Amino acid sequence: AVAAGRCAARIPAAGGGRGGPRPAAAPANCVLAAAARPRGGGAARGSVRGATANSSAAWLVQFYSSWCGHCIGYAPTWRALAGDVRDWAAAIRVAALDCAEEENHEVCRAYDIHFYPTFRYFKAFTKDFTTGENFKGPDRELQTVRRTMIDFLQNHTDGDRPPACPPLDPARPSDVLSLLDSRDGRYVAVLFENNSSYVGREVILDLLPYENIVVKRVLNGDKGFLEKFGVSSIPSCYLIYPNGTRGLINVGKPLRSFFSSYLKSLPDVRKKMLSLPEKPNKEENPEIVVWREFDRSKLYAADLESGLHYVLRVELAAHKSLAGAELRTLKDFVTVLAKLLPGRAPVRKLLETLQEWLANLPLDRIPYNAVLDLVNNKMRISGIFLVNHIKWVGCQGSRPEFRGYTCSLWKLFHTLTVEAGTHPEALDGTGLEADPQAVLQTIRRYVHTFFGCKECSEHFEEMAKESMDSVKTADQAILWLWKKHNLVNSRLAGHLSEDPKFPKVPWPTPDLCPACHEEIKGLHSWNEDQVLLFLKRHYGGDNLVDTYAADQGDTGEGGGPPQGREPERGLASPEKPRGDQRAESLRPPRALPPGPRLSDGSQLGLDGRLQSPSGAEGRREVEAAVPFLGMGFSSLDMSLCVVLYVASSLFLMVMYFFFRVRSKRWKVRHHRPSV
Ligand SMILES: Cc1cc2nc3c(=O)[nH]c(=O)nc-3n(C[C@H](O)[C@H](O)[C@H](O)COP(=O)(O)OP(=O)(O)OC[C@H]3O[C@@H](n4cnc5c(N)ncnc54)[C@H](O)[C@@H]3O)c2cc1C
Repeated sequence: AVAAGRCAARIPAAGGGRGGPRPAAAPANCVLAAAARPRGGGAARGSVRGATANSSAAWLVQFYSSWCGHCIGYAPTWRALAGDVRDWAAAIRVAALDCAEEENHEVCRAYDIHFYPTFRYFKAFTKDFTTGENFKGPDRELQTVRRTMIDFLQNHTDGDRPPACPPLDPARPSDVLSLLDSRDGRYVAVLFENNSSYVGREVILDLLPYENIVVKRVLNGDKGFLEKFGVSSIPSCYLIYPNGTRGLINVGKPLRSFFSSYLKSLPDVRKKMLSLPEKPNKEENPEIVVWREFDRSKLYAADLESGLHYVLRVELAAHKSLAGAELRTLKDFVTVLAKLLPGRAPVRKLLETLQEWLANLPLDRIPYNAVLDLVNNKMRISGIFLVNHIKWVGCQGSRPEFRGYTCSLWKLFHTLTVEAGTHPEALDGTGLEADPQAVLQTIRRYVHTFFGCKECSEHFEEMAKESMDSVKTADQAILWLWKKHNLVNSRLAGHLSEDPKFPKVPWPTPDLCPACHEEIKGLHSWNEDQVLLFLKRHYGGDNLVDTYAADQGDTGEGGGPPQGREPERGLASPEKPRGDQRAESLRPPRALPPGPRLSDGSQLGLDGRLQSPSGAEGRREVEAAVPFLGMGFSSLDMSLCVVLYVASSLFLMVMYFFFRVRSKRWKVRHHRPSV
């Protein structure tokens, strides 16, 4: 972090989140303390809002993700930009927010961030909530971004322009001539340049925090005017000293940095004291990363579940509502997951419930909150559960910005293709059973539609277009994904996002699968039959271990161990292979005991609301229906029922005794012998 007073800021995370991807790749270089350090996801939104709302400076915010290789690759450029424009802070500031941090999920959702990195501009003095203006430049090179920052500043109206930002438009020749005679004790620098040049504006902004100097720019339209100042080439800088002497300055090269540094080093030109936010105490957000020992030859349920959590609660949740192709993609992806993903029974039951619900949805648009309610098990259906935080094991990186989500996504995808190859009957009745490409095509559509790394999805789509059609069997699908993953590995070898502890090499490495590797005439070649066998073993349910997953689910909404969860599953010993458990929990889903259905009432409550009206009104009703899902009985409700039950029993007993005593007295009174 860089000292306060610089203009780049990392929007603070809300509270000290643990376990999620961490922002060590934070491309920005200082922490903004102006925004209160919030607690809870909602407050994180407050931090972006708090920073940008009614701010006297404009903002450029990069919403990035610490698992996104392109963001990691871009981090040095962003850091350089932050340093390069730090003197512009009073007019425009740069900041970054890591959407992979759990505590920022909600804010990124509120700001409608679907892909990383996303750049948004926020004008100064914005009052109402705004998601900002997108910057989708043709390139994101430092110079391009710097220039768009200037364009953005010039887009302000006079009324909302940052007060510290001097006029960036060119001065009129008459105004410049009048400057020649002014004596206000300051230097006046006049930059002559052409219409398309940004040098003048950059120098004006560079000198923003300096006192005793004013910088103006003027265009080279009138030749006679230029001659008056002796300007023979542009850009040139004419300097009027406080004592009235003046002339063109001689800098080594007519570049922004030369002009700026010359002017900053003039006698009596000093930096003003800027009251920018204090640097917060590092102790406030300690990042404790605990390394979990793991075996590279195993597949960890914790990785698959954490990846699934991210898919369902973060990546998909970036879409407020889903319709058309997006909704179809979600339905097919959930179907494939529900039918094929091995793992702990509560997770599979959750997926089955979700799949069933989505399959029966009559609407062509749904608010994603409805899906979230089910994923979070707001209805308290017994036996369904998905961990609501991230815990990487086989996908841990040696530094927090490495690996994580994308690693788990690959593992999920490979597991799905392998399971489709080894349990083809699992897809029976879904409409996907007859097509050997079905799982691959579903993965392709997920990546294309929802994967937050846009560049990754474009590369993947290119590979799919090129050869996915050649896949004719389920085994070929397994091998297709393996080959393409290796292509990605070789493309990324040596990239900034490569974890040195997990180098990108052709996989499986000889130590994992010696039989997969051969040499033909001295050249390495793959034995694809062996590779296929290896993949089926490696990504098969028998290789899935619960280590580190066993303690998941002890916190949060819908996170408590579900009532129907088998105790032996939760207590699985470390590294215990799932072979025997699979016999029960990993058998093809069709053979499972009927999954927990939404109780008829709640099914009706949900579907009934989603069925009836259509169009905007229908959607409104659906939105309104969402809280209904949260009306499951909580433990408080249950306690109240018990208290009422006991109270009414007591009341009945009291009434009973009261009338008994009365009737006895009555009998005694009427049978008393008269004297
Ligand atoms: C669909 C997709 C496309 C991507 N495209 C890009 C991109 O264009 N640019 C970019 O920067 N990043 C991209 N990524 C991310 C990148 O591939 C890695 O996921 C990331 O760099 C983390 O790497 P990792 O070391 O965890 O290993 P990963 O490549 O994520 O692999 C995860 C695990 O899978 C196993 N594995 C490795 N290779 C194979 C294989 N060939 N077959 C089966 N299993 C294997 C290993 O156990 C490995 O640890 C993409 C990710 C996905 C899911």
